Amino acid sequence: MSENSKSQHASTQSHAASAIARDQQDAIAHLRDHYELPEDTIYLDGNSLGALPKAAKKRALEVVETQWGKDLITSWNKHAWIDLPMNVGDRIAPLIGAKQDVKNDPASAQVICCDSISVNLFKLLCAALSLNSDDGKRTKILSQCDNFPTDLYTVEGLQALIGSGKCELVLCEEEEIEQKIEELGDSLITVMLTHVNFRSGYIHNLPKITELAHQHGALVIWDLAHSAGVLPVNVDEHKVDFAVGCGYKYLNGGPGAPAFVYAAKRHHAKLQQPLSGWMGHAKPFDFAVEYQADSGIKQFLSGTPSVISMSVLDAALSVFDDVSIQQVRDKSMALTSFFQQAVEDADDLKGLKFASPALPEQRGSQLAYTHDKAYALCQALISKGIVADFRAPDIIRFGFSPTYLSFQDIFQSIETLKQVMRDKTYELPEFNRKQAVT
Ligand SMILES: Cc1ncc(COP(=O)(O)O)c(C=O)c1O
Ligand SMILES: Nc1c(O)cccc1C(=O)C[C@H](N)C(=O)O
Repeated sequence: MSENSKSQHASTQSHAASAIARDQQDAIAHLRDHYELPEDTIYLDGNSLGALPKAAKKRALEVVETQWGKDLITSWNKHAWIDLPMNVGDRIAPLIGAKQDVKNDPASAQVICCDSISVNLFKLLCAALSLNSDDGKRTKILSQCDNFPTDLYTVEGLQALIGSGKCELVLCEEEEIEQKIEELGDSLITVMLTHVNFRSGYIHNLPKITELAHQHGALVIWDLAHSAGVLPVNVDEHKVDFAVGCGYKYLNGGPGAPAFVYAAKRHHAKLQQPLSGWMGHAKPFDFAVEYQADSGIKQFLSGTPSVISMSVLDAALSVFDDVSIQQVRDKSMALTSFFQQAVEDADDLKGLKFASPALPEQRGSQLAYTHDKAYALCQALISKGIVADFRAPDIIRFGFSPTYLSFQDIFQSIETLKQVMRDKTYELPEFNRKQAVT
């Protein structure tokens, strides 16, 4: 064995031992038992679609077979379907640091579960506009160039309705946001940002940006798609105005699970959202001809909630019942660091270029690497049971869901990755045929 092979072997042995030791010390390792995970698969894509909690599967069966199948329409009351948006919002609230107590004080609610992020962002943008255009003096919405596209499309849609003169979209690099807020000052209606970048995992300084925006009289809208359920956000503490987040990523609500909206209580009395529908009415079952918005967070509802999906999300959230979000964050940072170090130490992985912030504190629960065959590499890995994802043009992205991944999973993934890179499995034609969803 050459000196180099010996040192690589020693490094692998050391990572293997470290993975075992870390799993033994992992304070939230037991959460994995909440999930039904496929055998022979290591799932590094929970940042796109979370895995299946056992409680979610059980609830899906119960909702369909018993609640819908047997109790039919009586379930709106009998199984509290009508309260799902508020009750699910109430379970999400502590995960993002929103104080409320729906049971004892419904008016305290600031988080509600409904629709998709895209739809909710549209409502929030209009609400921000209605609150803060300052009689037409404020016209700008600031966002990052590398935002998730739907967030930017939402502004485009609004511009098509009311004219871009009333809501001009200004984009800048993530590192330039603070400077740009200073520059745009009192022309800003709102700063609308995704907290954790969907590709690189870059985390914006939410407390600082929120405070700075407020100093200039602007509101903030945070997209917490890649934050909720995996890192503390503390929306109340930092005086965030509005936020949206995703039910199907780290909250594990299943494909197409409904999203959520946070609107700080202090704004409820004055705001207006445009998708007025009967569920957002102050008294929906009066069936009045004229719309009168609910005075609280319920005004963000439009139509009937997707009961099956929302019930599944409700049950999925039980995973977080006995764990603090800080414990989840601590493990998340340890997982990304372990993966990053193992890649750095492996000669076989020199072809991967690191494309995320260097320090775990500066990034979310994912790591991005560039490779000119990133798509095929990702497909080759999937064929060997390691599920990551590809983001155009050349990124392979690994997501680390702390509630179901172990350090030994990470070690195993790295070993498979080394093998695929060594053997150039990604050159095979079957891994180079693009699919519709990547
Ligand atoms: C940051 C971000 N925002 C929004 C979305 C889309 O949300 P929705 O499909 O709920 O509209 C995604 C991913 O799908 C995302 O990553
Ligand atoms: N929502 C998705 C879907 O319906 C199909 C495929 C992927 C997704 C995603 O969630 C993408 C995701 N937001 C991302 O960060 O890339």
